[in-house]
Amino acid sequence: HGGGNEKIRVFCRIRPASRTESAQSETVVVEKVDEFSVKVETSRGDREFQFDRVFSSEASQTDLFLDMSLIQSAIDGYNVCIFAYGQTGSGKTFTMVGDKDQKNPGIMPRTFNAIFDIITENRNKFEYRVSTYMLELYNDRLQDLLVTPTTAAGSSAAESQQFQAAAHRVEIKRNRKGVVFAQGAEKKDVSNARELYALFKQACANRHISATMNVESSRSHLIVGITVESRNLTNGSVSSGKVSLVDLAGSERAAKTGAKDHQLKEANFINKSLSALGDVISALSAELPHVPYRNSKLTQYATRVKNITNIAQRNVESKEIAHLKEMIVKLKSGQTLEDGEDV
Ligand SMILES: Nc1ncnc2c1ncn2[C@@H]1O[C@H](COP(=O)(O)OP(=O)(O)OP(=O)(O)O)[C@@H](O)[C@H]1O
Repeated sequence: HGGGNEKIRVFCRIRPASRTESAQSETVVVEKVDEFSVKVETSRGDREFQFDRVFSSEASQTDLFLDMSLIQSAIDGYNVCIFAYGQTGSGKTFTMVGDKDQKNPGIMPRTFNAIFDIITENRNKFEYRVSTYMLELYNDRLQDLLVTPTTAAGSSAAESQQFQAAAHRVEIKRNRKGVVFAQGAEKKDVSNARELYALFKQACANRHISATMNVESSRSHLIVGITVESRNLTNGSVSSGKVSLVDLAGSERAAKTGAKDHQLKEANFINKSLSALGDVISALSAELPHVPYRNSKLTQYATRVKNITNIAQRNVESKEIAHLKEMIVKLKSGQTLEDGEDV
């Protein structure tokens, strides 16, 4: 994001063992060493990884969000993106969205509240306009989640969905300032956190979910964009910032899922886009002159020209990104990951 010193921060969250895992007496192979490192038991011995911050399995959703002081930056006119990456079942949706009954809301609903809390605090000094769009990237196609598919009489659900997808074509474009935006996406103005959450619920109901491997598993990338425009009431200056919240699809390998046909196609698209994301991060870290962000819609969405320059200048190099890339390359080539390598 544009504010602060660091352009990319990587946090690691360890999720608690599930009831099934505990019942089967599976051992936990990952351990938080300190605030910045984790130790993973692998067949080749212990390996340590460094992060900008490590959260143990006891960390609450509140602990996690407190460390994300990024929302103020978006309101101050910066572009902020928070995304969760990890294998299926590693806790991405729990972290980004929260649990089903929202007893433990995640980063997305907390962000909705935080935006409007900050706005309320500053309403004597600024006038704000908040708008949102919500998309899913499924099999390399962008679907507008704020457009509810309705089944026309005499046509199958799939046919009418195709028809509507054509009518609401969303394309990734870049404006003159190098800011990426989703052209054609339905953008809705919202005036409070409740309205934003209601739209989010509607968007979630429109998502693709495949039931094979893991009922909870989301087979598509979910992208929530929130734009905050503000006008300073004293001097009239206007600024615009954006928060993008992304819940990526799981990075499991196709072989393990026992997936067939369309599920295999899904897995390939998911791995392809995640692998493109890995390539982009790796090119940024290595300061390569060419950053291949055009290789997938996901990375086209996630990258801004300005950020590329900033990041290259800062020579961001981190072990965990190299590791992420290594894992993605392995997944892509169909190799089996060793125990503990999924982190
Ligand atoms: N920190 C946590 N505390 C308690 N439960 C958690 C935590 N993280 C994950 N879980 C639980 O673990 C299960 C899997 O998590 P989740 O669905 O978030 O994984 P995911 O990475 O989004 O998977 P997928 O890629 O398949 O969508 C869920 O039942 C979730 O509620």
